[in-house]
Amino acid sequence: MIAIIGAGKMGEALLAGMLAKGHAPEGVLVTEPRSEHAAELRGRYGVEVVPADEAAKRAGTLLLALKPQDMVSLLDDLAPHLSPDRLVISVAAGLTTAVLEEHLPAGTPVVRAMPNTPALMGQGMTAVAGGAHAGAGHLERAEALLGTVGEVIRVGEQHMDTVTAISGSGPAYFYFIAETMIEAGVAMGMPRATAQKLVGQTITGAAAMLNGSGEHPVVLREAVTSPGGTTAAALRELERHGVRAAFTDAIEAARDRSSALSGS
Ligand SMILES: NC(=O)C1=CN([C@@H]2O[C@H](COP(=O)(O)OP(=O)(O)OC[C@H]3O[C@@H](n4cnc5c(N)ncnc54)[C@H](O)[C@@H]3O)[C@@H](O)[C@H]2O)C=CC1
Ligand SMILES: O=C(O)[C@@H]1CCC=N1
Repeated sequence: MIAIIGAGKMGEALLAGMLAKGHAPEGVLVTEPRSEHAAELRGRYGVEVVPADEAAKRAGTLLLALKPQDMVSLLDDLAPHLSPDRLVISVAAGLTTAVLEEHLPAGTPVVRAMPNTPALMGQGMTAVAGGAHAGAGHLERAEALLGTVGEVIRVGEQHMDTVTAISGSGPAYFYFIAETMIEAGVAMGMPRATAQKLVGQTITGAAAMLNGSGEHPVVLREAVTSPGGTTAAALRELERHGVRAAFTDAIEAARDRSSALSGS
């Protein structure tokens, strides 16, 4: 039995993605304190919504998807109901396995995972890192679970704040670019639906080229950039406005915020 504790944006994306990939709703418990949302989850997915202590008693794997700031008090509540035969997977940004372990019974296997919301469409990207008591079998269980909703890679825990800044937050950067491109099209008189279609499929196509061709993005970009053409004119403006530096600073800010959350 798997328990998803906290079915907000990320927890619900994982829940929906898992069920869409064939997980039986009878094998999933959900804990969600917002009662209206809990009722929606029951109706939408047919899962049982139970209090956290009941989820802790009944589930072999607990997937914690609360805000980092709420996590420690939840762990302190759950700890009396847990034992080291359970696997705890946390998707919270910033919280290290060492911090989580401090609030769990001694010896509890903990896997820190960083998924992203495209898990909802089975297109997630998750990185996992094991804590002090997580053996190969625990990591494999976490990978199998999160692998139902997309790709999974294993990283050293020292990279998790960077993962968070790149692929955890990453979808938001692409939505930001998409929104900007759509608005540019609309400003030039294009119907919004047309602009959205052009942008959405262009992102899908560019991602397919990046993942399928094995080429470095610079090579792919050069192939689009005809001498004296439109792309060169656009890229010159992006460089003039410091977009490359802005992205680098943005990703560093996200990484730093992730590492600061550990102390909050
Ligand atoms: N939103 C995203 O794209 C991603 C989020 N995360 C992580 O997922 C976690 C949740 O983030 P979001 O889903 O964005 O936030 P959210 O605010 O949408 O979800 C948090 C959920 O936890 C519930 N909750 C609060 N206290 C609780 C308790 N004591 N017991 C059980 N549930 C409780 C809330 O009612 C809410 O539904 C965070 O730790 C975040 O770092 C990780 C990867 C990506
Ligand atoms: O914004 C956040 O803090 C979370 C973690 C990664 C994506 N969303």
